[in-house]
Amino acid sequence: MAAKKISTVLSRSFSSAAAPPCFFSRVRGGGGQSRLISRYNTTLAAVEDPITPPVSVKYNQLLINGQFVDAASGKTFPTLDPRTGEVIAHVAEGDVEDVNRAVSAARKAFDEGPWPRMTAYERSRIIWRFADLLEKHTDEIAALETWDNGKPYEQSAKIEIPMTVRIFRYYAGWADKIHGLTVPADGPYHVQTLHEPIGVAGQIIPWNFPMLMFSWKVGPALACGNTVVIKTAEQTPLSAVYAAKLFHEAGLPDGVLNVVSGFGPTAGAALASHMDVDKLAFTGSTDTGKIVLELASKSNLKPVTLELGGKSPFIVCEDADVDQAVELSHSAVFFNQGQCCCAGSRTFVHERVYDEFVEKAKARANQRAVGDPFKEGIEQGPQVDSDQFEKILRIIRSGVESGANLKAGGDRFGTTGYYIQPTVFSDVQDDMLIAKEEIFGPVQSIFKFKDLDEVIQRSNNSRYGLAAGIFTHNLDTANTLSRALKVGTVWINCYDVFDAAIPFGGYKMSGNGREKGIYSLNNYLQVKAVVTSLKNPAWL
Ligand SMILES: NC(=O)c1ccc[n+]([C@@H]2O[C@H](COP(=O)([O-])OP(=O)(O)OC[C@H]3O[C@@H](n4cnc5c(N)ncnc54)[C@H](O)[C@@H]3O)[C@@H](O)[C@H]2O)c1
Repeated sequence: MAAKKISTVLSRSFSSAAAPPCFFSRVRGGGGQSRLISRYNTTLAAVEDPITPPVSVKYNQLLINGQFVDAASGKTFPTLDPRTGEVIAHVAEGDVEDVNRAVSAARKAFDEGPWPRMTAYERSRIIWRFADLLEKHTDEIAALETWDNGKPYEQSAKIEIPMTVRIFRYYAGWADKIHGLTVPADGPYHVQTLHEPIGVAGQIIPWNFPMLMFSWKVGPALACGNTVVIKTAEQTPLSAVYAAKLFHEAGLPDGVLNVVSGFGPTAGAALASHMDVDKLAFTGSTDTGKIVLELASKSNLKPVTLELGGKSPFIVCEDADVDQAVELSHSAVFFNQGQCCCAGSRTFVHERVYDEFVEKAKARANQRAVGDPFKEGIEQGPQVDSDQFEKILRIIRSGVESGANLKAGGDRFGTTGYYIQPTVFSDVQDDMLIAKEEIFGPVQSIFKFKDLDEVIQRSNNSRYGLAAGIFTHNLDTANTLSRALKVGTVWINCYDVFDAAIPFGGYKMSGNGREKGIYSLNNYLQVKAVVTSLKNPAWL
């Protein structure tokens, strides 16, 4: 298939300096929606003529003990371009033996190597130098991310890579501020707590935000003095290995960070069940979360943090400015092709504004700029792979069959690759599959509600509890809802605010533990109590 040069399409380069600090830090002003619509309404770009990505694949091997190596089996697997389904590159396919090699390198680097023995300030400086290098290489990494995943290049380059840099700088700042306490105890004892690294951290990440997930996992683990083996998602192996190479250029000792690409049931399961992995952190589906938890408990009882699925409510109250609510709820569900664990995928709208909201949500979805993610101004690229594409179309069909009102979209977009039309259903009932299943796609489901007690009960009626959005200017309503909702994050008049300092994680089957912020340090530290007997102490 003929590919256009990106330079003919991208009229300006995207500098990380211009990046906003979060996905969506505040509600757009009243004119925001019409500005966006007029900017994008020439699009629905052709997707049959893909743009050549402005990058080539340099690294396609495993990174173990500071060296690029092939898989022990010699096997590779193809990573595919979601715009076309064509092969981008063949990547080393790590499995049990490679995980064993990587864990033993990480073990040695922890037990004998310099990393936990360096001063915390030295560790901090290496992480900081890496963040500088990452920032310098924003364009290449953003292009790899878009090529492998399908997300808009502007989103990769202006939001996600800058956020990744920010996460590493945040944890570089923590490295030399981690310390225990002096604890008063009954009796003649000096009691202190030591906050020690756990050891070898095993980490398994998904494909929806490959670099951000890399930063949420690797940043706190290294800041605390642990060593790491990270398994990337088989759909998106390219960016993490590039970043890990930069980490070594920044001075990271060999064996401290090992990257294994490969599949879940082989490489992922080997990591989760490894006897020499001291801690496991996982992000992905709830079903796989259950598997890795079981593997961890059946092996060495390693502690596990889980960041899993969601079906998050976005609640539009009766006092809402409808234009603003439409815009924010649209971005809450459609951002990243809808492939967000915290997507606001259940839009609850008060009956007083419901009809107007539905018509405007439909219009906004019809205006969404879908097309080649390397094209400027594109809001939505293809879904990550054929499995996700087929699954989403299947769930959309079930929505139609179960009697929800299809207001927009409902089918694939174009004839090539894994693009899906922005889809909106109204009149959705709580017992429909589209209301319960995590769709992980560009599908908005709109529900009508009458009063707060009802919307609280319906919002909480889910096995998930990851996040919620509330749209109101009534302080009492916001306070009532934010305390009643059983979720790990509540965004009030904003959505998807992912500052490095804000903890993120789920209630119920959305997981356990928190990532980002100070809370993530606890995942990677052991607390040791040291009790020393005192002879003739001057005071107790
Ligand atoms: N919470 C999130 O951020 C998130 C991210 C991606 C996918 N999902 C959800 O998961 C669904 C399926 O996506 P998926 O198949 O890529 O997710 P997944 O849970 O299968 O994959 C996530 C990671 O787990 C690994 N994995 C898979 N099986 C494993 C096993 N048996 N042992 C150890 N590791 C294993 C994968 O290789 C990948 O690295 C999506 O439709 C979506 O609902 C959620």
